[in-house]
Amino acid sequence: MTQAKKLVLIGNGMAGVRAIEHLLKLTTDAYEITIFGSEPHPNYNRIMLSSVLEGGADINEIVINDWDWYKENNIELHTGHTVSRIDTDNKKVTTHLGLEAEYDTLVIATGSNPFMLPIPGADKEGVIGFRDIRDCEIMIETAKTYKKAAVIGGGLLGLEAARGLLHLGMEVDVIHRNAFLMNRELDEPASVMLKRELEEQGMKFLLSKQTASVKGNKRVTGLAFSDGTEICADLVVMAAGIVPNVELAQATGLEVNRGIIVNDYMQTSIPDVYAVGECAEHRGVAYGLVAPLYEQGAVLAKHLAGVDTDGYHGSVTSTKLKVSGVDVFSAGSFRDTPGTRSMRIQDDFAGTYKKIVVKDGKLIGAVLFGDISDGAELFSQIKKGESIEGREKEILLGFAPGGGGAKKDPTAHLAALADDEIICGCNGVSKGAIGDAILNKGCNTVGAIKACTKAAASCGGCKTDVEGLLHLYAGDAVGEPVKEGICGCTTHSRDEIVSEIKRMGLKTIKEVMNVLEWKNPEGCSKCRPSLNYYLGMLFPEEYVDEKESRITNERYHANIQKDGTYSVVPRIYGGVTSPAELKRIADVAVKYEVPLVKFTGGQRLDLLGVKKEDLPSMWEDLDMPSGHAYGKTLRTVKTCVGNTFCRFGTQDAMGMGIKLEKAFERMNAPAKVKLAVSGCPRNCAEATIKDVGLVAIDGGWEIHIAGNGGVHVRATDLLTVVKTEEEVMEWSSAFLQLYREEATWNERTMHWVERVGLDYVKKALEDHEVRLALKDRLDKAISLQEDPWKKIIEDKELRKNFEQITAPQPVQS
Ligand SMILES: Cc1cc2nc3c(=O)[nH]c(=O)nc-3n(C[C@H](O)[C@H](O)[C@H](O)COP(=O)(O)OP(=O)(O)OC[C@H]3O[C@@H](n4cnc5c(N)ncnc54)[C@H](O)[C@@H]3O)c2cc1C
Ligand SMILES: NC(=O)c1ccc[n+]([C@@H]2O[C@H](COP(=O)([O-])OP(=O)(O)OC[C@H]3O[C@@H](n4cnc5c(N)ncnc54)[C@H](O)[C@@H]3O)[C@@H](O)[C@H]2O)c1
Ligand code: SF4
Ligand code: FES
Repeated sequence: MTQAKKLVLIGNGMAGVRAIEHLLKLTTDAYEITIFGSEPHPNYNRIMLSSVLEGGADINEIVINDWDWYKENNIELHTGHTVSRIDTDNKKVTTHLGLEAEYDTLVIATGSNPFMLPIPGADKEGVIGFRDIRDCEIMIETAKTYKKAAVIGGGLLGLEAARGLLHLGMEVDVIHRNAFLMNRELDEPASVMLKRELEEQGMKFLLSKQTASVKGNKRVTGLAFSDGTEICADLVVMAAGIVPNVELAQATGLEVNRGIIVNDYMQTSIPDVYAVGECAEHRGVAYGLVAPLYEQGAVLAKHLAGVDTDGYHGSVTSTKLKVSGVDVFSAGSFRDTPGTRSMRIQDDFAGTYKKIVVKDGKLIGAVLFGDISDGAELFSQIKKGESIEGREKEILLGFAPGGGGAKKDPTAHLAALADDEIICGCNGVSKGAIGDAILNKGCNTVGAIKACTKAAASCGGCKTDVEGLLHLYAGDAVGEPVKEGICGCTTHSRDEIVSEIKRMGLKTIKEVMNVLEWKNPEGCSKCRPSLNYYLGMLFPEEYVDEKESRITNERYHANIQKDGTYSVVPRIYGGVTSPAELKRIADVAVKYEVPLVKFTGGQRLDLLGVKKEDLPSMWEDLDMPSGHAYGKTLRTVKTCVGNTFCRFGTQDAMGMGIKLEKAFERMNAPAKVKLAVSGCPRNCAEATIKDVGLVAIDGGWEIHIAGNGGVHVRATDLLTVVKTEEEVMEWSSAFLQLYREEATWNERTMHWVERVGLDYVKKALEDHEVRLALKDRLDKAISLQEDPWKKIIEDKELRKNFEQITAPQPVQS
């Protein structure tokens, strides 16, 4: 038996560890592997940092290989160790903490560093890059106390950082040197459309601006530009490009240009030393996207395992901006240069744009905005490099949204792809591999395909195509329903989980996770609160709410604000109060030195800036029920004065609103629920943008449902028209209980109704007996709920604990 060779990997990041994963698939005993990583974390998905910032993922969810993976594969991992010296004569590496390791084979995968502009003041506190978990944490922390952020660089990274900071509640200026955003990936029309879209999301842009210096004393207070103008900023994120991390290689004497120079087998200029990832330069190119780096990793693994390989020949790349609500795709060479011809369609009404670029009869580049569903096919065509002569128009129009030959079957283009076509660029997963997972390995959800092949597990850009393949293979051939796991911890859908809980009578979160074989036994911030909700909804009498599985605001029964203080909103039924109640609120505000008292959009009084330790005493002094302004519960019932005072009013809007609010207060729901009651069709209470909105008419009430006044405004659908207040209570209760029982956790009524269809809801509620049964179940569930403020005031232990808690561990809502 030959002895295993010692392989040392420097850099515990995406490219290096991916190469090791490949290697382990080819051979498990050829190497003894040691990995050094500067960061204190196991291997994680850097791409997903943008989603973490935008609130779409939790830090724990982005780990690719957890601590156990290293153990299971006999890999010695040293996190928090930066290799500071490579001795190629004695084949040994040394870390900054003095740890040494010998190697037979060395792989350098040190990635890149953010390019920090070398301008005066760039070293001030509050000036950061956006590269790792630490940067992400700093942004999240900063947003709690500071308001204004500036992002330098309007490329992919800058825009994703800016979107994340907006999500964290900061005002964001993006400073871009060029006149057009994403100038490296987009042409001018697409860039203009992108800017318009992002401005609507709240981003501000300063284009064609050169930053001259960072202002402030110890901490940044602003930026000064070369044209003499200035802006204020409490946080500056530099996203002006990256620089391959080659210092160590340079000091070792390796041949280095922009990156560490490697050949087609990722070999550097010194024997037995390899480089892979962003730190490597192959044929003059140092890549900054994972797809090519994973291709490099696969070649390196084969070479190290002694498996035949053609080597790495370079990559054509494609990119997709990961900003929710904005679809942008770009691939290949999209600029008009001598020798190229291009075609484009722009539809300003639909907000879509498509450009294709052709050279020597071949498709060499494409840009898509607004509808990127053709991205995979265009990219595949670019990579194939076949002639498209005579088919240019077909390619431009054939898949264009609403274009001449509009796509008829969304899976047709996938069916036409060869098996070795790559569907998931990030993870190098081919159509054939996904087909195999669906047809031969029983994967019938996107979640299962993700777990089995890694397709769609990184940027998510290929998810539509993965879903398409699922329809293509499973939809027709196997006939399995297309469902997705509720989070990365499970492949079970919401409906499967709920029906298994019912069928097997599972009574705790732990039980559900064990029985349904959760991959992560602790669960995550998505599944824990949702299981807590489902169990509470199904077994209102027996289930004991798991406080630790609730989102932060629900654990503290107050809304945590960006500066770490809380807001207190007492319940004011129907928005109708009295001088005595107002006086009490005012006295409490004075006693606890509340810095701001504000009327909310739902006609409530919000006491803002309250210290956590003051909360229980304030609630006690207020002696009013919680307004539940923080939870996935009934929030408010907004009312107009109705016929009590208004000459147009036909019904008692205030009385009806108060009745509804008293009936539904403390109602837990999949998401927050807002109601409104207007006394006549003039609709002063804006009832038609609420989850349930009542509009009085002559002799009765219109009951409207599934409206929303938030980011995505949606007018309600008319559910029914009734005559009496009793009927209003019956229909509203039945609708809300149906929603409670059938919606997915975190799904607002508008999304639920859009998903299941208005006709379904109407049909489900048409029977009087069914409505009464639903109403009974809702009344029962609500009757078991106590007022949370009262409970804490009355329970000494709870109160003590509450006051002792120092640092909440937030679970994202
Ligand atoms: C926020 C963000 C979003 C992104 N989104 C996308 C996207 O959507 N699509 C896409 O294709 N790409 C995206 N990228 C780029 C992608 O993440 C990188 O291309 C990829 O991570 C590079 O992998 P790597 O292994 O070369 O480097 P890294 O993942 O950076 O890994 C290098 C590791 O080596 C460690 N290290 C460095 N020097 C040493 C040393 N001397 N000793 C020990 N350890 C060391 C570093 O700390 C780091 O952990 C994104 C990048 C960021 C920052
Ligand atoms: N969705 C994705 O695929 C994605 C997301 C994030 C990051 N990334 C990758 O991460 C890497 C880093 O991203 P990036 O956006 O920083 O790099 P980049 O080089 O793609 O873009 C940097 C941008 O900053 C601008 N810029 C440069 N100097 C400037 C200055 N002084 N003032 C203002 N603007 C300036 C440039 O014009 C350029 O458009 C890239 O390789 C990128 O591809 C990819
Ligand atoms: S909705 Fe009608 S009843 Fe209510 S305040 Fe407006 S006009 Fe008056
Ligand atoms: S292309 Fe990024 S996850 Fe598939």
